[in-house]
Amino acid sequence: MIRLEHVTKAYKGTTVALRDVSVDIQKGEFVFLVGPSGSGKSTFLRLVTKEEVADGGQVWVAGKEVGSLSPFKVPYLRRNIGCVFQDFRLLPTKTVYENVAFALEVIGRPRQVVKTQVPQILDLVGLGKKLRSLPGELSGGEQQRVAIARAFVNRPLILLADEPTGNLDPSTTAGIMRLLDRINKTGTTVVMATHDNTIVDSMRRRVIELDRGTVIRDQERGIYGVGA
Ligand SMILES: Nc1ncnc2c1ncn2[C@@H]1O[C@H](COP(=O)(O)OP(=O)(O)OP(=O)(O)O)[C@@H](O)[C@H]1O
Repeated sequence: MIRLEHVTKAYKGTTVALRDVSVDIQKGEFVFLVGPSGSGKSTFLRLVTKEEVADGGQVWVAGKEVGSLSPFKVPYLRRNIGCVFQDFRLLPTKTVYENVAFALEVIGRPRQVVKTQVPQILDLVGLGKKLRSLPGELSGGEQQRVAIARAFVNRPLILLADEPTGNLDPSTTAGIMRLLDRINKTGTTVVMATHDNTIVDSMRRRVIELDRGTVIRDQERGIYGVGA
C-alpha cells in the first residue's frame, strides 16, 4: 500500500531528512514511526501525500509512483489518504458537523451522501450528540475525534497520523488509540508517528524507527525502543 524505495530527501539549507529509506507497508497494517525529534518522521508522512517530493528513490502509494504523478492527479491521491495532526487543524468558526461535511463537499459528494455519512461517522467517534458544537467548545480529545472523523469520513485506504496524541492526557490518549485501532480493523492502513512509548509498548504493532533520516529498526509487534 505504501512503499519507499531508496528514498532520500534533503531540505534546502539543512542536513538530509531521509537517507536511503526503503520500507514496504502492506494494506491493513498498523505501523508506528518512532525516532527522536528531527529524525524524519513527518518528512516520511509528507512524502506519502506528496506535500514533499523525494530527491532520490521512489515513493509508491496504492500502486502509483507518487513522485511522477502529474499535479492534477495529486488530489486523487489525497482522496485515498486521511491525515490527523497533533494540533487537530479544525476550522474554528465551523461546527463539528460542518468540519466533517466539508471534507466530503470539497470532493464533490452529493448533499444526500453528506447528510447521511456525517452523522454516521460522528456516531462512530462518539460525538453524535455534539454536531452543533464549535471546536472551541470541545475538549482536546473531542477535537481530535472530530479530526479523525473528518479524516475517515471518506473511508480512505490510508490514515496518516502525525503525533495525534501529543496534546492529550493519558486516558484521552487511550480512547484515541482505541478509535485508531477500530479504524485499522476496517482494513485501513494506519501509519502513526509518535513519541509516546506507552502507546507503542501497549499496542505491540510494527515499529519502524528512524534516526537522523535512516531506518535503524523495523520490527513486527515492536516496542518503543531501547533506552526510551
Ligand atoms: N520544511 C522544512 N524546511 C527545512 N528543513 C526541514 C523542513 N521540515 C523538516 N526539516 C528538517 O528535516 C529534518 C527531519 O524533520 P522531520 O520534521 O521530518 O522530523 P520528525 O522526526 O518528524 O521530528 P519531530 O518529532 O520533531 O516532529 C530535521 O532536521 C528538520 O529540521
